[in-house]
Amino acid sequence: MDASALNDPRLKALMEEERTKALANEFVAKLTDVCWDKCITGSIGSSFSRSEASRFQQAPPDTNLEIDGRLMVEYSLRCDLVSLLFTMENSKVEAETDVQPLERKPLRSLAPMLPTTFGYDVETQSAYPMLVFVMPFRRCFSSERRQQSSAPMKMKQAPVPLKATPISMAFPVPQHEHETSDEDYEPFPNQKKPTLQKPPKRTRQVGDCDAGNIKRRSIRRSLNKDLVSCPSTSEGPSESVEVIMTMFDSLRRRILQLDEKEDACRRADLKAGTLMMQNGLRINNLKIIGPVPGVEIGDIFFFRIEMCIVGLHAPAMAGIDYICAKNVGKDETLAVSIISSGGYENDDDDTDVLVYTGQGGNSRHKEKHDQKLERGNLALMNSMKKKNLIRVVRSAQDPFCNSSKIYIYDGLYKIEDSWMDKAKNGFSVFKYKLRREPGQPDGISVWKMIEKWNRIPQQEITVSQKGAYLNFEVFWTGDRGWGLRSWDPIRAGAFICEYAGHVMDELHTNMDDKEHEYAFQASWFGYKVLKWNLGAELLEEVSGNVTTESLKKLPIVISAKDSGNVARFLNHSCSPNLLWQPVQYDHGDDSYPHIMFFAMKHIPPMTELTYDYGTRGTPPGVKGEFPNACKLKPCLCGSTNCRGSF
Ligand SMILES: C[S@@+](CC[C@H](N)C(=O)[O-])C[C@H]1O[C@@H](n2cnc3c(N)ncnc32)[C@H](O)[C@@H]1O
Repeated sequence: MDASALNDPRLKALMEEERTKALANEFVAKLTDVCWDKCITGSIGSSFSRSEASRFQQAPPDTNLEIDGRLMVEYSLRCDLVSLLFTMENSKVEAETDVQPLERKPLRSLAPMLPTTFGYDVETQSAYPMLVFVMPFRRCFSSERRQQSSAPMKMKQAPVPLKATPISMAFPVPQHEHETSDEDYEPFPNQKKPTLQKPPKRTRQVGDCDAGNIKRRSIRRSLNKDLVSCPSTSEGPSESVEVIMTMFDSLRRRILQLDEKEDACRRADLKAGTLMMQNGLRINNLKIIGPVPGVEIGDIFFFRIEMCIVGLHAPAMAGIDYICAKNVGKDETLAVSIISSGGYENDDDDTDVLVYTGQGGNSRHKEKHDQKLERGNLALMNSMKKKNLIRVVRSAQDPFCNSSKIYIYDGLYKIEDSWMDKAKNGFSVFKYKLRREPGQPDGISVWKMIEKWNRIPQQEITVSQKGAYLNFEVFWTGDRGWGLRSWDPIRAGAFICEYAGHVMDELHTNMDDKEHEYAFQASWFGYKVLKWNLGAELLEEVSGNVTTESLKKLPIVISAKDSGNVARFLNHSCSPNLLWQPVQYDHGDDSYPHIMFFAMKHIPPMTELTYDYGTRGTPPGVKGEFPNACKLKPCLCGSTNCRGSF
């Protein structure tokens, strides 16, 4: 480049602007790092504008900052330890046009500041975060990526939790291989299947793990039939889906824990699903054309068997679900749903159109051949002629595990064309072009957006036992102020975050309104939490459930008014997707548990994260006045079973 070009005022201005933005982003990332977990403020793609950036750049430490007079950040710097105290007015920071996304970094989360008598030093908490003995869901990287990472995974050895459910057991890295087509999907991997070629006998290698070579036992489990019942239709379709999915997940988690303990063979999802199917614990089991009651567009499933249980897609293996003519006394076989499992999918950006390949011919276990106009293929052809609606489930890569998929219900489609095509292996296959029925929400575009965002190279997240692994966003909800959501899909049971703040005694009665607004009160669990933990009892184990009586022993109040983490932005909902659990670690005093949030159900990306605040009055079953009961507030959660106040 010509050296004189460097003096060009336009280039200078541009460089200055870039420098300002970079500095601002670095500064905000630093604050975010320490104080807001992996929290990204604003809406997608937004960051801080140039004018905001220069204010950040110029502001000296120990000062108050205002962004457009609405967002106020108060901070102080002590050596390299940054502590942030912030208040946010409930108004929107509007996204501006000249924006640039914030850099993402692996971040720590904050813990509650417990009274120092319990040995917790508030001053040091940022520098040496204490360990939570609840293992969050681990990101699972391909071996290739693991090798690329120069830094070894550092996982500190943690003592066994005293009270906490060992959540780590709930999310092992899935054992099954990458699903390439529906017919390759193996719901029962232990079942012997004919193979074309016997794989060569593998000789033992140095470094082979002994555990991997042990043939695991298959343990038969049974359900306590007195305790289980299918949700009744009076509960409403969404409630029924929630109840049955909660039952599945509580069983799956419990079976997984038992299998780990007893070194039994895995696939707890299939074991839980099979147990439920055998006991008639499934809903919407009559095949219907059109929507399935209680299943919404955008709902996600981490296990295919879940779609059988809720009646969205009955076959555990096949990609096409259809009503067989001979079973219903009609003259035609008709399709009801398809699962597009990635390998078959069109790759363009038009989310309204799907090109789907028919079934058959490509099984791993049989000789390959041309597809035939029978079963699912015939059903799709008939549905096209009749212009019938077909439910479409699409799959996406699980961002936390390279070898797993997530299934997203994407609404109703119609087939508008079909033809024969040649597959890569040279055999003929059926192709169907489906188009989304107009007037429905699009369940998949948010995934496309997130997929692109996930392609941005990220630093591998050495997940500390306490660190946040989700990409949180604080966003403006409108009528309920700021709220919290995640850019990542969340699996039921996953650890979300801890409620950080100042721990107060229950007898601390001088809370002002602002303090109440950001106070977590462990007053009651709600019956949903009891159901969430029901797995042990369902499996004929001794009851170990929490009762409302034990709540009296939880006098904990955590105030996040002056300092806290992302949990302070969790709004209330009468139909929440999170629940909290008291988890004990570090000081051995039952009365001061840490409050951890877990996902109560699978949560699609960009869905607001909420929990049930309770009535904030006297919890059910507890007699007398509750010291910190505050005035009820009108609830704007908008759920169908909203109680009206919280
Ligand atoms: C812990 S804060 C949650 C974050 C808060 N929205 C904000 O902007 O900082 C609790 C406050 O949020 C508001 N809020 C939360 N859930 C609500 C709901 N379902 N309906 C109405 N307001 C709600 C109430 O003002 C409540 O006191």
